[in-house]
Amino acid sequence: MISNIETFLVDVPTIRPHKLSVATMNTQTLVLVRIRCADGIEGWGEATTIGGLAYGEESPESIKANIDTHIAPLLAGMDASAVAKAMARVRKVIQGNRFAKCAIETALLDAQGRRLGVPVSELLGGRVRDSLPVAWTLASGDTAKDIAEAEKMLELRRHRIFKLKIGARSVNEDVAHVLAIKRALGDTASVRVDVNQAWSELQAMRGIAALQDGGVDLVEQPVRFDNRDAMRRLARRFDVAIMADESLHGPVDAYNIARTEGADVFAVKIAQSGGLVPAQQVAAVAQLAGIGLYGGTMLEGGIGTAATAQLCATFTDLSWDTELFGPLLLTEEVLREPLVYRDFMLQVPTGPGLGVAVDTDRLRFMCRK
Ligand SMILES: O=C(O)C[C@H]1C=CC(=O)O1
Ligand SMILES: [Mn+2]
Repeated sequence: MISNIETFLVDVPTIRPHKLSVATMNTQTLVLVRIRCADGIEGWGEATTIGGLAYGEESPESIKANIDTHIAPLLAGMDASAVAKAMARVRKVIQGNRFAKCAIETALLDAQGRRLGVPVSELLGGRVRDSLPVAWTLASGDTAKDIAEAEKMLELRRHRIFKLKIGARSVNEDVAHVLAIKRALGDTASVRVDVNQAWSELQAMRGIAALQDGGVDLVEQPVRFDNRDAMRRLARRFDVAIMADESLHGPVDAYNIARTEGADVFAVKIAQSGGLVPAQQVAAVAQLAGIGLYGGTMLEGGIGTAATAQLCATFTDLSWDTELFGPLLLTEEVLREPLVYRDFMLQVPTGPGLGVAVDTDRLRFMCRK
């Protein structure tokens, strides 16, 4: 039985300013959820977003309030081991709030995995891989600093895929910045860009043409999330891969984008999808339509990152890798043992549930009072 649901906000400084077209992050606010069950088992979930309300329509504070006020009372007393039944109730009664739903589903699956002694990947059909290639985002805002950071990551054998955040400056400045980095790194690295919706279709046509010529491998969400026609025209016009991120809010969007050939690659995000199970449906649509898969992040800490890793481990085809580096961007760890990054890969935890243990003493000290 579900006996108690608690939410925590944890403000963690980033290792350096992280500059996106929609926000500059100096801290990240982790939104963590603990579900306690009557059999003594507990599960953890995460609903972290980016930049308050700058990125999505749920803020850390709204997620906490909506779980505490509306979702927790709905689930109290329900059978904790009937995860699908509990989530069906939440999805029927609660509109929107995909991040909140994701944290709840993650915590229930974590608890159920612990109860059955299996990793969450096995509850999702079973893993086909134990490690995942991980991209790093270069977003210091400075070309020379980004090159030095990329070279350090290559030397450490931590990352050889780099995603550059652009869209805040002019198209010409952004293109010059990206191509300088691509030239410096050469063929040792895959260079990709994320525009975070900043371009008009005309700007995108100009920008993408130059980036494609310069050897960039992928362009993420060049135009607004709701300009699906522009995404389709760009995907058709260019050979370079066009990836949908903000325009993908779960399985129905996945279906509609696939049906209209609106992207070459999907950034699969558990929070944006509304949970691990809907994210798996997003991936299934992609695979059926021949769309490539990429394991995306909302720059979560260890819990959300482990959850996405458990899901991505079930993908037979993960041709565009992952960006599950969230914990590495943060100055504080919430796990007792941090996730393991080695040889350009994140090791998918093998223990029951998410396979991670939360450091509750540290959390009590760190969380917003
Ligand atoms: O993809 C996004 O839009 C959000 C996020 C993921 C990596 C990163 O640096 O920012
Ligand atoms: Mn993105």
